[in-house]
Parts: sequence; structure tokens; C-alpha cells
Amino acid sequence: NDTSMQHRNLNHMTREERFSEAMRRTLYALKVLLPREGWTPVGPEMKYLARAIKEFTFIIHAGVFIPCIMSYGTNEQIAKWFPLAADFRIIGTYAQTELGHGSFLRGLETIATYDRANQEFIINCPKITAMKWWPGDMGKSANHVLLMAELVIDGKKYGMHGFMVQIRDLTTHEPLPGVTVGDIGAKLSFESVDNGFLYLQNVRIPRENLLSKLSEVHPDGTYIKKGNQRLMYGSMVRVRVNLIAHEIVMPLAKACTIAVRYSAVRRQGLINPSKEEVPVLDYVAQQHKLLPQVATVFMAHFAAKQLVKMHHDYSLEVEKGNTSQLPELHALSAGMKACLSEQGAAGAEIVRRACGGHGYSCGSGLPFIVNRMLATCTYEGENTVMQLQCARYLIKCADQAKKDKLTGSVWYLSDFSNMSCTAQTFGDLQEPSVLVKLHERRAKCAVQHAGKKMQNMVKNGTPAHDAWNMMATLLINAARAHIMQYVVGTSVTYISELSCSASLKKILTQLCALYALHNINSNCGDFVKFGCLTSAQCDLAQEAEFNLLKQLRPDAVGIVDSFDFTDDILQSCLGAYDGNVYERLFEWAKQAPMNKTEVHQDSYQYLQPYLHEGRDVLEGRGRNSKL
Ligand SMILES: CCCCCCCC/C=C\CCCCCCC/C=C/C(=O)SCCNC(=O)CCNC(=O)[C@H](O)C(C)(C)COP(=O)(O)OP(=O)(O)OC[C@H]1O[C@@H](n2cnc3c(N)ncnc32)[C@H](O)[C@@H]1OP(=O)(O)O
Ligand SMILES: Cc1cc2nc3c(=O)[nH]c(=O)nc-3n(C[C@H](O)[C@H](O)[C@H](O)COP(=O)(O)OP(=O)(O)OC[C@H]3O[C@@H](n4cnc5c(N)ncnc54)[C@H](O)[C@@H]3O)c2cc1C
Repeated sequence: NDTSMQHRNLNHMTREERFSEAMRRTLYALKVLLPREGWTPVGPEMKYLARAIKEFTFIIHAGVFIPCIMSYGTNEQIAKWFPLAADFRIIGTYAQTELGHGSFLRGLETIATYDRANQEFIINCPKITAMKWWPGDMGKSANHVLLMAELVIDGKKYGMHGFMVQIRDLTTHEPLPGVTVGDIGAKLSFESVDNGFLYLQNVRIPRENLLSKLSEVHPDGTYIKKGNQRLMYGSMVRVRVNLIAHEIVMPLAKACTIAVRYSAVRRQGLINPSKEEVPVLDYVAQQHKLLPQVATVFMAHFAAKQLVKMHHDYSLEVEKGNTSQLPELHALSAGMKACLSEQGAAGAEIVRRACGGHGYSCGSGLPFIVNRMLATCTYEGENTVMQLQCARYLIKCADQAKKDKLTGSVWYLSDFSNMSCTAQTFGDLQEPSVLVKLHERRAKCAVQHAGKKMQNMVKNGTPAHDAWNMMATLLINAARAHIMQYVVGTSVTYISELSCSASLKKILTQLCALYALHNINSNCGDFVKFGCLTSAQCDLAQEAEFNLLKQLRPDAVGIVDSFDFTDDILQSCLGAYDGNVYERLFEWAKQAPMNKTEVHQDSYQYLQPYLHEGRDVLEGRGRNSKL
């Protein structure tokens, strides 16, 4: 109810207005509304803030820069920079991607050369492709960057390391000497975020600014490795784990809230010619578009909770020096981020499109969500690259499964029990245990299929790297199958262990079955090809899905209401709680800047001569028509 927090209509603001409004609101929220003692920008309060603010600033500062200080800094470095960053007395970003490289980190070109005489690092972007490009909050906001650069000592390269680099004056906010920095311009979304470019030329930083938890450089230039160097990639794992809830589950939940509420209000056409127009939500085709996406919100939420727990447990182990869980966590976080962002972004577009013309209006609030979700398929690890990382781990595990009993998320690869499906009715296929087994079998077969294909190619003389490249599509499918079995399996377990009312558990079980069946029906080729289902059972799977749509239809609005988004955060004429869609759309349109005058003078000057000629002809004074 704090008017300082309420959103003005973002669509009627310029990009620069949105940039400064987002900063005002974010700082207001953080500085005024949150208790100052003890909170951190990566604490539990963030998820509540994220429900209250439509456009944040400082997501990278809070979601990446600060966690990196914790992950890569020594205790002294954390003690120095964390308090400043947590209180926004320094604003940072994570500067890794360059104009010429984003996925292939070993190709990054920014160099940090150690100057022994002065005990400093000299930072350089040797050519234009080395310029840092994309980091959020970097163009105009950040005064520090956590710069990922190639460490060079006496001409020898030591790989990518993290350096704290100040880029703007803390008094004037002007760029420091050797720093060229700015905004990269208009993007598909994130209008309020100043993704930036950063060109560094002979910028000097103290030796102490190398984040030295994992490695350090002594004053004489001696390089010391400390621990598993793979942890240098650890911040990306953490962000991939965190972004699922924040950037995939929550936006998809908002989109589903808007689309389901609108579909319950929008009457269009007849089902029974003798009855009145129906809400479009009564069309099974509409239910088939919307309800599986509602189910995805829940299943992705449950799976993300499990992944966050796994990351938390892993972090505790790393503190004890045990990094054995890192390979599985990397594979799972990379695969989950890629597959759920793919599903989520596609799902948001499906529900947007299900709202017809008004879904194409920014007044629906849906284009804002769809465009932002598209970014999740690219940032924090481009999806294809992430799926291949996941597949790399699966292929290794499949080989290991031939001799060892596997555990963890890949346990099913060493399950050689009979997994044939005996379902005879569509009710059998709504059983959670049957759905889990089907997904495990499909995933195991997909991984083995890809591995076998590559082995055969190598046996016939194809180099392993070429076989990998040629089978990439099968490997990506295997990664998707693995993640789907993980999401279905963890969701079934989560729901079964949930202490809640029987009626709620029934709905959640139905949603889980809907998610699994929708996935089966969308990929039935795999399920038949790998012998998981017969053609007849595929028909039953479709029947089972349609039956669940019918069962869930009466609760559809109640289910999305349970996401509990305020009208202010939805900013949607279609999804407002009161359902007054048409009045809201009309009011929203009238506020458009285009309508601040009855005649748009700038354009009228071009139209006027033609209009006056038309007037004269119609009033009998004008020359004959030119036509
Ligand atoms: C104040 C308001 C607050 C508001 C809310 C705040 C809180 C919000 C919380 C969360 C929301 C966050 C919002 C998200 C915003 C994100 C913005 C975007 C940021 C970015 O995009 S940062 C840049 C991201 N870039 C990447 O991800 C690059 C991807 N590329 C790579 O990771 C690597 O290049 C690679 C993995 C593709 C290849 O690396 P490399 O060549 O070195 O490795 P390989 O030869 O393939 O494999 C070698 C070996 O290493 C293992 N490996 C690889 N990666 C990892 C890893 N990350 N961890 C562990 N191990 C890894 C790999 O498996 C191989 O192992 P084996 O040899 O097989 O054993
Ligand atoms: C909104 C947004 C915010 C961002 N924020 C940040 C940030 O804060 N900090 C930061 O450092 N970066 C940030 N990034 C950059 C982001 O991390 C990179 O864009 C991402 O890692 C992809 O790298 P790239 O853009 O170089 O694409 P590329 O890696 O060049 O990919 C281009 C195409 O090539 C394909 N490809 C690449 N490698 C392979 C491979 N090995 N096998 C098969 N196909 C391959 C990809 O699948 C893709 O289709 C942001 C990007 C966006 C869009």
C-alpha cells in the first residue's frame, strides 16, 4: 500500500524513465522497507521483494556480484567488500562475457598481467572482441566490476581469474582513466537494466584485488593454486540454481495467472449452438494450452527447491574441502536451467497467444513477461551449451553404469530391472509411480542411444570430437530426457511427502500427472521408439491427459489465484483480480502518450494537404479525383 512502491504504467514510459524509476524503487525498497540489521541481498527477503517489484535494478549486483565475492574472496576480501556491496555503497556487476566470446570461456581475451615491480595487475582488452559486453548494471550504474580475465605472469597464462576492478569515481561517478564504459542500447527486454560495454586499457589494480580463495599471486609473482580450480566456475552454478525460481517459475506463474483469469472472463463463440457464448476456458483446446503450463509452474518450483537444497548441501561440503558433488551439481544445474527456461519461455508464449489480440497488447502484461523469459534461454549459459554440458556428464555416467551401481540423479542409468509398462487403462497412466518409471526408462534409453551412436562412429574411425559434434542433437535430447525424469521424480516425491489437506494433495497430484503426461504426449516418438509405450498406450496417455484437463478445469482460477500476485505486480488489464478486462483496457489505452492530444500534431502536418483535398472534393469544390 506504499504509494512509493506502486508501479506507474511501464509501457507508457521511455527506456531512460524506466531505468531511473527501477533504481528509485529498488533502492527505496531496500533502504526503507527492509530491516537494516542482518539482511543480505541474497537472503530470503529477496524472493518477497521480487514479488513486489516488477522491474529491479541491481539484480546482477545482488544475484551475482555479491555471491561471487563470497565464493571467490578470501575472508579478508569478503570482510572488505561484502559490507560495502550489501549496503550498496559500492555497486558491482559480473563482467565475464565479451563482444567476441560468451560460451567458450577459454576463449576470453581480456588480460590481467602481473607487474612485479609495482605489485599490480595491468588490465587490458587487447582488441575490440575482448571488450566486456552484456553485463547487467554495468552501463551506467556499477562503479565496480568483478572482472573475469586471463591471468598472465611472466608471459605464462594461468586461465580465467576474478579481479575486483573499480571503473567509476565514487564521488563523481565518472569513468576512471583507461575505462570506456556505457550502455549497449535497446534490447528485446530488460528495458530498465543498463547492460553495458567495458573497454579497459592499461587499468592498474593492486595485487590484493585478485580474488584469492582459490589461487593467489605472491608479491614476487609466484602463483599458488588453492583447491579445485573448477570452483572458479562456481558462481555460474549458483546463479543457474537460483534463477530457476526467480526468473522462470515466478514469471511463468504470473503469465498463467493472467491467461487463466482472462480465459475465464473472455466469452467467445459457442460450444452448444443452443446455448450462450462460452468462456474460452471451456474450450478443451484452451485448457490444453493453459493447464499444462500451470502444472509446469508447480513442477519446476518443486524441482528447483530440490536443486537449491542440493546446492546448499554441496556448499557445506565444499567448505569442508569436499567437492565430489560438483560434477553432478554442474550437470544438473546446467540441464535444469536450460530445459526449464526452454519450457518456461515457450509456455509463456503459448499462454500469451491463447489470449488472442489482447494478449498482443502490452496492456495485458504478457509481452513483458515473454520477452524477459526469452533471455533466460541465453544468459547464465546458453541453453544448447548447457544441455551439452549435461549430456557430457550423462555419457560418462552411462559408461560407468556398466560396472558400478550409480547413485544420485543418475541412479536410473544402472537400473537394469524390467521397466516395461503394463498400463491397460488411462487411469493406470495417471499413476505417479508409472509416470516416474516411464520417464526414467525414456531417459536411460535416450542416453544409451546417443552413447551407442557415438561409440559406433568412433569404432568406424570417426574422431571422438567429430562423433560428439555430429550426435549433438541426440545428446541434447538425452539431456532433456534426464531433466524431465528429474523434474517428474522429484515432484512426485515432494508431493507425496508434503503435509497438506487431502484436497490440496489431490490437486497437486493431478497437476503433476498432467505435467508428466503432457511431456509424454509431446515426445511420444521417444516413448514408442525406446519401447516405453506401445502405440495403444500412447492413445491412453492422450486420453489420460484430456481427462485431467476436465478434472482440473473447475479449479483453474482458484489454482492461479493461489499464486497470490497483486494487481500492481501483474500490471495486467486481462489478469486483474476483479476481471473488469474491457474497462481496464480502455482506461489503459486512453493513458497512452499518443492520446494526450486529440490530434497528433506532428503527424497531422503530413496528412493535412491530403485531408483538405479530400474535404474539398467531398464538398464539391475540389478538382476531379486523380484516380
Ligand atoms: C536488489 C534487488 C535484488 C533482486 C533479486 C536478486 C536475487 C535474484 C537471484 C537470482 C536471479 C539471478 C538473475 C539472473 C541474471 C543473470 C544475468 C546473466 C549473467 C551471465 O550471463 S554471466 C555469464 C554466463 N556465462 C556462462 O555461463 C558461460 C558458459 N560457458 C561455460 O561455462 C564454459 O565455457 C563451458 C562449461 C561451456 C566450457 O568450459 P571449459 O571449456 O572449461 O570446460 P569443458 O572442457 O567443457 O569441461 C571441462 C570440465 O569442467 C567441467 N565444468 C565446466 N563447467 C563447470 C562448472 N560451472 N562447474 C563445475 N564443473 C564445470 C566440465 O564438466 C568438465 O568436467 P569433466 O572434464 O567432464 O570432468
Ligand atoms: C539479458 C542478458 C543479460 C546478460 N547478463 C550478463 C552478465 O551480467 N554478465 C555476463 O558476463 N554476461 C551476461 N550476459 C551474456 C551471456 O552470458 C551470453 O550471451 C551467453 O553466455 C551466450 O554467449 P554468447 O552471447 O557469446 O553466444 P555464443 O556462445 O556465441 O552462442 C551463439 C550460438 O552458438 C551456439 N554455440 C556456441 N557454442 C556452442 C557449442 N560448443 N556447441 C554447440 N553450439 C554452440 C549457441 O548455442 C548459440 O546458438 C547476458 C546476456 C543477456 C542476453
